[in-house]
Amino acid sequence: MKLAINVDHVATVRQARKAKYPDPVAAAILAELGGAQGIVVHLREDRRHIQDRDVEILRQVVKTHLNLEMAMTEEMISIALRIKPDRCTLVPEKREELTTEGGLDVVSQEERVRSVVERLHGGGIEVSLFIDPDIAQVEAAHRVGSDVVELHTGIFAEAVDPQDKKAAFEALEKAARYARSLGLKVHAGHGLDYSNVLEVKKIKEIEELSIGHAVVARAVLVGMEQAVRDMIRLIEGS
Ligand SMILES: CC(=O)[C@@H](O)[C@H](O)COP(=O)(O)O
Ligand SMILES: NCC(=O)COP(=O)(O)O
Repeated sequence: MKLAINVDHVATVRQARKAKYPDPVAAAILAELGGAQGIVVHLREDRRHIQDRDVEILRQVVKTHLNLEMAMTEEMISIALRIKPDRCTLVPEKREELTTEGGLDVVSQEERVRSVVERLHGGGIEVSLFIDPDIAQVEAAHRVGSDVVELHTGIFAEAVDPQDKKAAFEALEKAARYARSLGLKVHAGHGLDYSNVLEVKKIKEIEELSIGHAVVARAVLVGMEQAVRDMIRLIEGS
């Protein structure tokens, strides 16, 4: 199972002060050095974290593969066709949400999704659809010609009640198996952390996980000691 790292929230820290650091590009390079097999960014319409400049530079420096998550807007399609990430993941987007709240509803807008998939394919870009683990959505993703489905693990990750957790896990398993049987590549992500990933990794059909927030949050802490030592060295040095 491959791991792709989403560096959105490195940019969240930068944008909190509209500063130049920390740079998600530097984080992506370090993530690759740490073994990440892909880099993910979500260029949101409101540009709350990742900026256009980040995607442009990432395109040049990422050595593994660059996955651009985006809404199906004309603006985003033209950015994708110009920058040409290795993969575009189409996601639903709401301005007021804290993070993505659910999968893309492919069933209700099949024609539109098909046309966006075709345009991105025309630019030589692999396409992934971020969908709920739902059989009807998997079928629709297959019908519109997607290469990959990324199964939304958020419901599973957030479930507290053991019965809900079990049901959410079974839905992921079933959707993953079905998608694989249709010839789709199966990825998964959202809300995965250092604990719940141990369950998700049991689903053998999943080829790649996208994890962001938990890894960036941990990096802030495990990297803190070194950051303070570096500052002390500067203060104490002559
Ligand atoms: C599609 C998905 O599950 C996430 O990558 C999400 O799009 C991340 O968005 P934020 O980083 O803004 O929470
Ligand atoms: N597509 C999921 C992703 O890129 C990362 O989601 P999260 O780990 O930040 O919740």
